[in-house]
Amino acid sequence: MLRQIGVWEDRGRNVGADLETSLTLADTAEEHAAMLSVHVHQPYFGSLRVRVAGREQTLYVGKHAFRDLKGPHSVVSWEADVGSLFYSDALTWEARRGLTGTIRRRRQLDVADRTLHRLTDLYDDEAGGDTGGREQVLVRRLSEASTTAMRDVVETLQPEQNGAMRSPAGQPVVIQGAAGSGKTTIGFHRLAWLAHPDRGVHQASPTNLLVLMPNAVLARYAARVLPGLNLQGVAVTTPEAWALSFLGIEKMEVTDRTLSLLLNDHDTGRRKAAWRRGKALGDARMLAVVQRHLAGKTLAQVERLSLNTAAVVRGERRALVLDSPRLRDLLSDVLTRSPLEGYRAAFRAALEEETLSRLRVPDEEITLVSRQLAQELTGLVGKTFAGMLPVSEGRRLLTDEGALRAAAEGVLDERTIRILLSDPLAGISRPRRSHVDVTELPVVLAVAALLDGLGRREGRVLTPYDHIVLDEGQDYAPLLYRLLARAARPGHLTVLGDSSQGVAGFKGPANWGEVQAALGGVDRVTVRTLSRTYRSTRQITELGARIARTYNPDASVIGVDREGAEVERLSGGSLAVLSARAVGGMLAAGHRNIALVTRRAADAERLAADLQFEDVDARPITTEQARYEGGVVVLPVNLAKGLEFDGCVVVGADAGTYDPAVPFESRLLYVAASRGLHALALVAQGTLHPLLAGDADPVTP
Ligand SMILES: Nc1ncnc2c1ncn2[C@@H]1O[C@H](COP(=O)(O)OP(=O)(O)OP(=O)(O)O)[C@@H](O)[C@H]1O
Repeated sequence: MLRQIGVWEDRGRNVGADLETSLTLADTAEEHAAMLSVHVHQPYFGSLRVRVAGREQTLYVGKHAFRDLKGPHSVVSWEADVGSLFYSDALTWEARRGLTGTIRRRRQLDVADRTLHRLTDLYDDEAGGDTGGREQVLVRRLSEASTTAMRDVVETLQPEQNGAMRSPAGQPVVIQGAAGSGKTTIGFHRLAWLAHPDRGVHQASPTNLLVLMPNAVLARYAARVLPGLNLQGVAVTTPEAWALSFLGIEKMEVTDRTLSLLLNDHDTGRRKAAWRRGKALGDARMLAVVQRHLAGKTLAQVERLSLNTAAVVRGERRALVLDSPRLRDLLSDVLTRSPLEGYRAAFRAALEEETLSRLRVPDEEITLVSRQLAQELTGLVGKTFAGMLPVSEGRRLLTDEGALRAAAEGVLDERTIRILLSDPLAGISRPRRSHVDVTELPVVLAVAALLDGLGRREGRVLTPYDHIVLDEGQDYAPLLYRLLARAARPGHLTVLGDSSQGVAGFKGPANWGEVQAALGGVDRVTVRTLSRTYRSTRQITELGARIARTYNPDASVIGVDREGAEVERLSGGSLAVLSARAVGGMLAAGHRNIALVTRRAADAERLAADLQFEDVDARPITTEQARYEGGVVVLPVNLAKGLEFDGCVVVGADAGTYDPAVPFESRLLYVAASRGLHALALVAQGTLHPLLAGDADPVTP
């Protein structure tokens, strides 16, 4: 590798026919050198002894492929098809020309600073097969301290994760897994896999990838894994930020008034009504409702329009009239096709095609005549779609009973229509500045998608994303799924989620079946389940499973059996004093990144202030703008989602804070209690939550 880098860096060798070619050659060579030099310290992490057609050879697997043109050494990259053999449990594969290859040995090589430190056989034909080595390597890795960035797991990817990551490209996939099963990690690795040339027509370009995560703190934390996976320029953001930026309404405030009502209003009737309305707004059928609404409106507008124009063709002036029935036919055709580029662009194209054909324009004059007609056609399209802006049009549909009934007839049942027309949130205040609610955002986005298409906008050009990853998919509306499917290349959507962690049931799907239906049916969408969890010690995983079982009886969580400290339970005293004691214990045990997780942002602010009097310096993270930089932090559970820490202290771990009668609260408690890698403490002012009481002091719920 060093020799190759030397060759690339030698400007004298990279000489072309002229100066410009020489400079380009030298620059490209330098880029190659820079890319490879990162891997010199650890050129590979695994080896495979394989046998094909009676010949044995050893393949080295690394983070970057390398081929020595002058010698026998080569490294295959982990994302390559051959790389998969290192991770899977398969013992044979189909090699070239219909030959069958056999795996003789898989070996993990711990290489650092150009030195081989350890070698562990994972599988060895001669030693009886499976050696149990994969588990040892994994447990060693999991026992390491946490970092302030999501890490890649290229070296220790497990067989089932490898399978999920390599789900056929171009086919939507849902990866279901409990907290800590590596879903988010796998989602990012899947992007690296998609960017590899072995993916052929499905190969993705990193700058054409989009990852949507539930909050900005997590998005920044996770995005730090990208350089290590050799992915530059991937957009990682939240669905709300992405939608606002796409719609060009970044200045608008995003509210979640349904959540405010659910958290603060104890009236069961209103809670139910708010929940149902949230669900109805995100129903996948709303796409058809929006479609019909826009169709009705544009067809009515075109009724009053006609085109009366003329153009010079072959030196003579030719007149043309398109009356409103003809315009109506052209528009109807566009509306029926529902093209991905949007009604507006498609209608414009249809008008142009029609006029050019009616004027009998020869090919060589098309550009010239199009230019003559441009202004008039644009004007006509403008009038057809006059006054249709996504936010206002979406709201009009939802508030004008006549419009909604006309559009929803035959699509939605009467009950759903009534739910949509109700206003259970009337008592929840609205901000003074212009705003849009998360529950209405999918409908607004649907208007935009149908009118003007959805995807990655670069200047005035709209292209589909090469692939979209949606993290925490259990919290997003089926309608959003429909829209994301339109924003990416066909089938290029990966959904990561955990049905046990849904904290926004009023937005999310009831189950993955609903997502499959929204994306085209069970046959088109694979659901893969990751059965093991990796993040936490046995003690922490067991506690999490106990909480999850209360609202999801099918939740079975098998953790990697990694022994850790007992869960610490501290109750009956001041929260700050008890929390300080828990943090002190964790610091003394050598942990560095510790989170105190509270129920609400205000609790976090207060606790951080109180902890100062207990000699603890804990940084509050209470808004999405905050950055997580490690150390001791205090944060509310909604911002802790997806993050992980060496030690986690659940502050306010009692029934008063997380109401056991409300499944939503138990889900939040699960999220809070599943953030620690090595240590977990539960702190309550009074008695601990019934689900969290230790076995020694059982409390009857
Ligand atoms: N194969 C693996 N080897 C080593 N570590 C792994 C592996 N798989 C997962 N992990 C580790 O497990 C932890 C959890 O991973 P990740 O955050 O991706 O899980 P998740 O399923 O998205 O969790 P959550 O639902 O809580 O967001 C991380 O520390 C990750 O590095």
